[in-house]
Amino acid sequence: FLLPERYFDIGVNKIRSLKVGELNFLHTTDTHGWLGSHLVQPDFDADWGDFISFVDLFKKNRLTNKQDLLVIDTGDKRDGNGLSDATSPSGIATTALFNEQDYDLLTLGNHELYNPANTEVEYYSTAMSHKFKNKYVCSNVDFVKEDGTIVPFGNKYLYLETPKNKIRILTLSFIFHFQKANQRARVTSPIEEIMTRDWFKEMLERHPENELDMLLIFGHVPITDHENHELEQVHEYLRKFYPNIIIQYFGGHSHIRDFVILDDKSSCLQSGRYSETVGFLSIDNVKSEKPSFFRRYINFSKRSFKFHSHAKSLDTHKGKHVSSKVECLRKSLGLNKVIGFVSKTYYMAARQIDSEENVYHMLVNKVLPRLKPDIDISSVSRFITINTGAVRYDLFKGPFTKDSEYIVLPFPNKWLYLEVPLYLAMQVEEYLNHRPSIASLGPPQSFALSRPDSCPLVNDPSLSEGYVTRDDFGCNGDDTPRNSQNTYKIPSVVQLREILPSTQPNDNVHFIFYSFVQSDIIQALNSLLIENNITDKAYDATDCKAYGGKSTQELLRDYIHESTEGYLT
Ligand SMILES: Nc1ccn([C@@H]2O[C@H](COP(=O)(O)O)[C@@H](O)[C@H]2O)c(=O)n1
Ligand SMILES: [Zn+2]
Ligand SMILES: [Zn+2]
Repeated sequence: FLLPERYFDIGVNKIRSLKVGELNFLHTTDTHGWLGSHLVQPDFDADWGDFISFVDLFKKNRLTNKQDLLVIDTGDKRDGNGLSDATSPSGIATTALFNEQDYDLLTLGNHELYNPANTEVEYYSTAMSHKFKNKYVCSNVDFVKEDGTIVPFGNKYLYLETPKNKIRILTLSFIFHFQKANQRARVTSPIEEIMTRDWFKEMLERHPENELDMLLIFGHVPITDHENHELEQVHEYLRKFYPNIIIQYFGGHSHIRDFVILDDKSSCLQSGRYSETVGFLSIDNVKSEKPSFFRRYINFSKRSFKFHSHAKSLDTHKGKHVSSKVECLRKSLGLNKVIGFVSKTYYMAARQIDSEENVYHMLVNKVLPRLKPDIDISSVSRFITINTGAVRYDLFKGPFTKDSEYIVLPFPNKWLYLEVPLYLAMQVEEYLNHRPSIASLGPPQSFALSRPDSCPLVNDPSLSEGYVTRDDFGCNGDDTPRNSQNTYKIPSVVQLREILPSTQPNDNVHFIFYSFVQSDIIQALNSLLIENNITDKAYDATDCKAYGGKSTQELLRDYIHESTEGYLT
């Protein structure tokens, strides 16, 4: 008699337990400013103070004197929550709170590199800080100082020995080949960095394989990426120099829970997003020919934290102190201020794109029509195109607060427009969504195509609904079992079309888009010109003009406020 997989090792608490090993890791990634918990999602109700308590209690209650633990983060610490984004520069207050966690290893993500102010904060307040300067690793990014001097963004690599088992570890850290970094940072592709730079050759000489027990590669790179394969390239190259020892990876950026086995002595863990997950990995028999790996995705909830740390209460002195600081910050930024009420939940992926409960459907039909530019548009047809990645979270039923604005639409993207003939404008949406689909336009999870072999359907009235993770070890990785939820493919862009009846195919229309996607729009238009046999015309950045008008974040605020005005008084 075979029990369904979902029941294996679930105790009465309906939480799957952890197998603590010789070497253990707790991993966060893509926290995006979510230090104050998910107020309307009980599955993720722990805040940053609770997480700090959890790690301290885990060390105290779960580890013997033969078990080591390393705590790791892999970047993207702003853009997605009011706590980080309602300050100027963004992340200035959350950086100090985030850094209260005693990480052993940490690095940056692309959201630390979009603008100069964020990059300076990351470099001076974290990479160079007293607490982390010997724990911050970033192998393929350099920092450009105010006087133009170029220096490594933290350590290119680090060697460490675990305190209890004296495991000799060499660590490197990479961000994917990010090409939109501001002028204060230089990013090289991971494989180019290690194949061409002298520091890597010196490192190989200083740390030969026979003097190491394992390599630890952590960074802001998706561990599953069917398009760019950056991590696989790095792995193939590293194995040339380190063929016999463990190479363990921790990834990020694509916002999913994921675990990949690369070979007998190499696995990769990725731990979700938005303080929904703490990834756990343990390795036994580290120094042997047959190491074993165990992974678990811990819900960022008080219930899971208490369960796995074997603690009755999460109230450590430091944890409580950080929780109260987070709460003070929330109050001082006015994030609880109610702007309106949302009558039903609008989903990104759990409803079809044309559903009345789909957030993109609502934005295209109710919010984008409200865009009023600084120019006169009374007699011109227009197309407004937004990249679906600009939306970061489902919009939940209930009070709509200042915080909700940042949670759903955090980016202050400006509107640009091009004048293009109607017949060409009509082809862009289809082009961007299908030929070829551009991962950076869609939400982060588009990097990892969903696995074709999905998990068995779960329908248990006592469980809440949510995403069930499938990875290389199967469907039992989530510590908290969930009921299956449908997920639908999200296109790269969605579009509002306002075409006046008098507009002819060759008449110019206003083609409006975010500054963030300018290069993708130009590339699409120029490819379409060639497909349409027009060879004497090409668009470039000088053709793009400022459209003006409110951001989508402001337009959504106005829409929700106006549609619920009566309820607020
Ligand atoms: N100004 C911006 C910046 C980013 N995006 C979207 O976010 C994606 C990257 O997010 P990660 O958390 O995965 O790093 C990017 O690919 C865009 O889809 C945006 O829309 N506007
Ligand atoms: Zn991210
Ligand atoms: Zn990222």
